[in-house]
Amino acid sequence: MTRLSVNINKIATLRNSRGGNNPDLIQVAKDCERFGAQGITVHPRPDERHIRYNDVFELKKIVTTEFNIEGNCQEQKFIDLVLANKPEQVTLVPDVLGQITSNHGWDTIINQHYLQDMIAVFKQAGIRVSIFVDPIAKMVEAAATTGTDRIELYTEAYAHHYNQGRELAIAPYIQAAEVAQKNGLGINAGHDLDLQNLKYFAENIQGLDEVSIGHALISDALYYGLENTIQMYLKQLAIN
Ligand SMILES: CC(=O)[C@@H](O)[C@H](O)COP(=O)(O)O
Ligand SMILES: NCC(=O)COP(=O)(O)O
Repeated sequence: MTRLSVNINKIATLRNSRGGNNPDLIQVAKDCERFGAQGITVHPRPDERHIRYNDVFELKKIVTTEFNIEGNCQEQKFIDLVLANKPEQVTLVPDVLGQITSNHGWDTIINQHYLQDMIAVFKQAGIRVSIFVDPIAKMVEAAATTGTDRIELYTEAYAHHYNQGRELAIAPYIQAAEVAQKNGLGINAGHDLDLQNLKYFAENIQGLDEVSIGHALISDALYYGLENTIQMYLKQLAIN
């Protein structure tokens, strides 16, 4: 069964826009779990545009499902934050400063030794590690040499091309997932997944452990309400 981890970055975006504590990020995280979310994901960025580093410490106290912290391990502050909070999972994303959002996976060939060292640090702390990768077979193959527990397939290209032809859009992801399974890697996925494209993705990717969804889910909640929206996303995943 594929788990749904709700990314609450955009709740923090709304909260920060007025400088107060409305919406209350901690209460929203509790409610997401009460509504059925099987994980909470956050992506603290160096400019703290949405999730603040202090939010992570407060969330750690209340998340009862799985806590997934995403971010760039090339920032020492991120490494320290993760080790201090020991989430169930850390997802390493190769962002560069100033990106509007995450837009590429690791080059696991060039960064093999760096990733081996970084992943060892988090695994030593008892934290499951996932690394963000593009759906490229050789990158997934090389990911297996880094010691990572899982990969997270970057699904923006799938989402972008879904409406032009979903069979073509998903093909590289099916191949990447097959390589991951062959190499004993767990499979996560995320970025731009939504109510229209999620079901097809989940029913075609064998061994999909988790999807982390934020932007579209929070946007949908403006129309359908948060509880109803989480239930709608869970229904899309109920196929396997
Ligand atoms: C890694 C990834 O694709 C997303 O999880 C990312 O966290 C989205 O970040 P923003 O919410 O800042 O766009
Ligand atoms: N890892 C993907 C994630 O957490 C949320 O991405 P998005 O749904 O906000 O695009």
